[in-house]
Amino acid sequence: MQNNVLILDFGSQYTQLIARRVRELNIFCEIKPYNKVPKDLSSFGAVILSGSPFSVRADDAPHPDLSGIRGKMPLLAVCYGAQYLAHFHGGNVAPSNTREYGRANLSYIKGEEAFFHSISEGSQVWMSHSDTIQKLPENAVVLASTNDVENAAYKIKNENTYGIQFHPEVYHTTDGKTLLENFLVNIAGLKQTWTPDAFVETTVAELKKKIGTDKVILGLSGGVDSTVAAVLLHKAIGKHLHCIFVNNGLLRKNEFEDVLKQYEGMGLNVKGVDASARFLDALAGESDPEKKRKIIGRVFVEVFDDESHLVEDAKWLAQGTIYPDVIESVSATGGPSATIKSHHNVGGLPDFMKLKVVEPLKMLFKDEVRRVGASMAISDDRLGRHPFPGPGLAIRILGDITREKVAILQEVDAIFIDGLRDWGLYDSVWQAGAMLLPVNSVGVMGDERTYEKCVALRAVESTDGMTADWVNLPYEFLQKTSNDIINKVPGVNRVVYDISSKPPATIEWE
Ligand SMILES: Nc1ncnc2c1ncn2[C@@H]1O[C@H](COP(=O)(O)OP(=O)(O)OP(=O)(O)O)[C@@H](O)[C@H]1O
Ligand SMILES: O=c1[nH]c(=O)c2[nH+]cn([C@@H]3O[C@H](COP(=O)(O)O)[C@@H](O)[C@H]3O)c2[nH]1
Ligand SMILES: NC(=O)CC[C@H](N)C(=O)O
Ligand SMILES: [Mg+2]
Repeated sequence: MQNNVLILDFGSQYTQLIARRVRELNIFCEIKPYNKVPKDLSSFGAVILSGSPFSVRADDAPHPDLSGIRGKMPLLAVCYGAQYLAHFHGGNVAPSNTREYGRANLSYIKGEEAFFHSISEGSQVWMSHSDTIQKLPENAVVLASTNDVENAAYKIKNENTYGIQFHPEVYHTTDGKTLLENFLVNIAGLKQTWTPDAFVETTVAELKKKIGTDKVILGLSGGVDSTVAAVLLHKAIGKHLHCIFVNNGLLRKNEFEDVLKQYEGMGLNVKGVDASARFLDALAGESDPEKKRKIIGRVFVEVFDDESHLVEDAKWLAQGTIYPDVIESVSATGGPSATIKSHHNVGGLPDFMKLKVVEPLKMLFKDEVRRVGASMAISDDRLGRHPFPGPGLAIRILGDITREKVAILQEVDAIFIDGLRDWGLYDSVWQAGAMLLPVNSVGVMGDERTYEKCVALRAVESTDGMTADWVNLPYEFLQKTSNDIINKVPGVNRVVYDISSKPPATIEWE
């Protein structure tokens, strides 16, 4: 297949956005770090170079060998990429007199260029750079300028190599998508065939071939990713798929029963395993967030292992891993990035588990998972569900976990989430939940002194959970919810609302 685009990452904060824009054009693409260019490029029909926090003039900046790519296949170099091609091929890159961030308009476009087809002078573009290309590389012609940036776009003569100083991938570059389409479709000749339907068709065929008549165990959580993964696998191998939904004792109120019931109509082979005592006993007395996460991860693996022994010929463990979990990005500091939280399902399987791993969604972003789900007729209700973390309420109860604390938080969470639904707010929030804080405070109820727990409500908007902002929920809603919680949940006498963005705070409190 030549219909794939290679995006080389130089560490720009927008690299994932480039990938999303390309995929919105129904063209598949993959991100690779600049220092891991695949040896075999035969599946790629075009290459895009990303921007970078580095200056090309710095000694420690990324300087990869592009001789196997440049001039041999269509190449689009964005920002740092464009500067990189200029710097090493007879051009000149220097610090600009004024730093150029934000809005600019194209003041000149060279006529009759396929690259700027149906884009007119005046079109708004977004800049984010402090270096500028003073002199173009050899054999280059300028294709576009802005008032401040003469060399805003260029082409190398007799090559399908293009450089642009602005960012076509960001929303504020009005014709950015048209520009990418011009490059990928009109110039590189790629086909726009990568649709959710096509993804389902090819993935099901691949899964059939890979798995054959083996049996597969899949951890099903009621969440979007594992549900879509299950339906895909079910299409491929039918009854050979064994789904396990684990009650880890840390689910929401009635979630174990409700989710099992919801799956009944879907034709999947789902087994509910109540391992709550096993998880809660293993967690007893532990209050360190990372240790809690590790314990939960370990017990999940043990439960899956036990279950796999009950299924004859089980050879595979399926997981709902998605693309953001596996993208290797270039870190601006060069070092390994810090571990903020250990996700319960990342890090591979222990040696004692003999199962091979199959991850049918590992090349998709979350919104693409939802679209694939919709193309398989999974209901909007399921696909619109807020994400819920595998370690569940354990990472929303600060400090040690007891059954009593879980029961309190389940009640609080149910009032909050049901309230969001009743008020028609659920779908405008990306994720919401309640945290049980390890503090008691003084209150007065019916003339009596109370000394009880405090809960924090959190509701965020986001696209992928990587960054998030708190939602401005109506005061009337917060007022009613707070009242309901304090009146209906014994042991809680205070409710606060979390108004922190991510970063610096994270979505979950642990
Ligand atoms: N209670 C559970 N029982 C079985 N497997 C689980 C459970 N909770 C999580 N998992 C597994 O861990 C994976 C990761 O969980 P994660 O919450 O990221 O995804 P999800 O639950 O499928 O989707 P969502 O992000 O929408 O909640 C799931 O895809 C699933 O395979
Ligand atoms: O399946 C999961 N296993 C985990 O261990 C885990 N930790 C956080 N999350 C979810 O990831 C998103 C980002 O969370 P944070 O801002 O708290 O890191 C949010 O959507 C969190 O709910 C997890 N999901
Ligand atoms: N966004 C970018 O790629 C910036 C490139 C380079 N760091 C500059 O400031 O000019
Ligand atoms: Mg989940």
